[in-house]
Amino acid sequence: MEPLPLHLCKPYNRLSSILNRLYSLIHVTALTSLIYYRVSSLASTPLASLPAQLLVFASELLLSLLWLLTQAYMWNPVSRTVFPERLPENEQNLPAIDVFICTADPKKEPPVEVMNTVLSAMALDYPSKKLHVYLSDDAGSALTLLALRQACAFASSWLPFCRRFGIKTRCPKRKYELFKEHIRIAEEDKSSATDKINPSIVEVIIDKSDDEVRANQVEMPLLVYVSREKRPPHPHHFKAGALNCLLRVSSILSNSPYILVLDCDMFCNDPTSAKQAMCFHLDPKLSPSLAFVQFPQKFHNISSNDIYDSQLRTTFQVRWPGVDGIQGPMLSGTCFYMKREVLFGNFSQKELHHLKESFGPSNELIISLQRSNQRKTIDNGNLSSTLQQEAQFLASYNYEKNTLWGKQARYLYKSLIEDYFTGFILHCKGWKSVFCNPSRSAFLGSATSSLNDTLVQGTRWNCGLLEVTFSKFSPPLYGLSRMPLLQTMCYSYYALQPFYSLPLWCLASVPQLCLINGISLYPKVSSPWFVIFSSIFLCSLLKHLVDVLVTGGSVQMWCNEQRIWMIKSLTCYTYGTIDAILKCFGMKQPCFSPTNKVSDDEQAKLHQLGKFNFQTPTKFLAPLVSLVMLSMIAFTGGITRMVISGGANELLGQVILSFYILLESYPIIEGMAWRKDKGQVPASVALLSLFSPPFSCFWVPWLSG
Ligand SMILES: O=c1ccn([C@@H]2O[C@H](COP(=O)(O)OP(=O)(O)O[C@H]3O[C@H](CO)[C@@H](O)[C@H](O)[C@H]3O)[C@@H](O)[C@H]2O)c(=O)[nH]1
Ligand SMILES: [Mn+2]
Repeated sequence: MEPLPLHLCKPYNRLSSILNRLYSLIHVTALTSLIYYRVSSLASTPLASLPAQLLVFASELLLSLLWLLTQAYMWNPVSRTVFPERLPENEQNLPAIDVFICTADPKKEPPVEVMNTVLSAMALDYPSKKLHVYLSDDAGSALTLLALRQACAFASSWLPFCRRFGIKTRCPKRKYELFKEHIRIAEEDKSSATDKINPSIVEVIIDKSDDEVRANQVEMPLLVYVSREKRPPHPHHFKAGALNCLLRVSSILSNSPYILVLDCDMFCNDPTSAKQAMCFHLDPKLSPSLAFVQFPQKFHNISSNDIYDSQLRTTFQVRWPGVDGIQGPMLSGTCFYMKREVLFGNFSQKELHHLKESFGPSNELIISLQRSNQRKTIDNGNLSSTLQQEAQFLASYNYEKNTLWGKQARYLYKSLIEDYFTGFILHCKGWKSVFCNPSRSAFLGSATSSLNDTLVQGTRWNCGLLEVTFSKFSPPLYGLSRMPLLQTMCYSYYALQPFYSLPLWCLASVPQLCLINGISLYPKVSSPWFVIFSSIFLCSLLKHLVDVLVTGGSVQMWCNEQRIWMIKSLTCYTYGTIDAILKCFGMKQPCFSPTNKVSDDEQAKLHQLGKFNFQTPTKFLAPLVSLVMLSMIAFTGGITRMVISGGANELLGQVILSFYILLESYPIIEGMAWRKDKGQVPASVALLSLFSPPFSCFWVPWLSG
């Protein structure tokens, strides 16, 4: 008899699939007729309004293309169930796992939170002998190292406690408070300045404090602190560099066949995630082609009115289940169980000299490639001096020189979003991934809770996306011959996402400037074409609303998502694009400044209240404020024109568009006009905006008569 399956995969609700496809069909037809209208009316367009017409048409084409690409996500969404209880009864038969946790800045990433993640990983429901936790500290901070030692001491009483009581997330209160207090005191003592030059440090952490517990032989996962050597201006490649360093160091210490990667703020909220992931990795049919099991990123600090869409609903609730029905979800940076072999290749036959080209000069590392995975015997926390030296060598700043690390293999460096790029190349090589989204969140992280953090992060992501798009691995071209068409479409959507900035800038200024000057850009209300245009607009809104409601969202969430999409397109998609172009020409250095994981009281309060916090640089605010003011003027001007000279038939489309922008911009208007707290829009920005490009278009002809 066949053994019972470890997991099941079933398509989403049939009916909704059919309705989705039907909708796509109708929408495509409408878009085609829009294009037909635009092309056929270009010939009769007066010369004066031709540039405006062309700009608007180009925007419509780009929006249509992006819409078309998103349809791939709707084609065949699936959901999966796992049965961890069917895994081998003897837990010692489970494969070993290395957990990689990265931290980079003790100021933005408080050590208490990082230790929370470390502890939660050590407490995974998995045999201790098979679990190895590595913390990479890019700041090389003495404080983090100290905190890790404290965490280890705490773990020796915490782990047995968890096991005994089957605890999921709670803590033994008194000891935990004590542990936090210790770290807090240390925080005050030690300056957390991140030194520029870091030596390489590899330290196996063991608990030397509690003899009593050690006498009781508490079994603990291996815990290792790694701080790689950094020598600015030598590039260290940020998180991807840190992960590659952990790959090397871990391969000579534990060399587990599976790796869980976690951001320092992503704690394990369900200790069973490792076993859930093994339901896929140990399935004999799926396993040979499976690269990684991706869990969604979920967050513990989402406020009831999620104004910045920090939960990334569309990504994790719509797109990942969608692409899971094709070749698998994209690598999402954290919360995934990866097979080591996928990154290292299967080299048992190859020549030593070839391996050194790829992996660098370490013999220990090369030997580990052929050895089945065994934890090195570590005598009371002390590595043998040769092993210690080798580990430090592997973490040295120029180890990767003249090797394939980061260039063609392992975590790739070309892009600031190593996850998207690395995952894309894996999918191109034919590997599969699966999306595991259990009802209890397996991991919880901290989401951005201010406009500034959201936009800074968005700028980095979009710059990273375009770094891939502009490279020879550009998804639309490189992917096409290497993966299914639908999968290519999914990757291409992200590759082109930053270009939303172009149509949004255009549609937020050109129709408004034309409206002020009485130039019509849309069909007359009396024309049947008006129905086509307005139904495309309304149906897009309605479809989005339905999608939000179906995934358990609210009307408010729908508004929030619309608004933040516009805000992001006008700011971080735009700046991400500019950054990527500058980098392309070598005019800008890559910079991955970690997202803030702390928020002050005022920020937390605004976030809780669902109020925008406009404390963000002028470069982000000015475009928003000036475009809102432009729409205000255009709307009033348009209404006046319609009333006085009866231009309603020609201008109604543009009036509606301006009105819609104003409606979505209510929080910005409020921030400019009558808010009196720290998060308001500074008056200086509003003033400055009057002289920004969209306004110059308006003032200059007026001033010059
Ligand atoms: O030089 C660096 C910079 C960052 N990090 C770590 O990388 C992780 C992610 O950084 P974060 O500031 O939290 O960025 P986010 O934008 O929130 O991260 C998302 O985007 C990244 C790609 O830009 C992915 O790597 C992450 O997994 C994904 O959660 C954190 O643990 C950092 O400590 C490093 O280890 N070294
Ligand atoms: Mn993060």
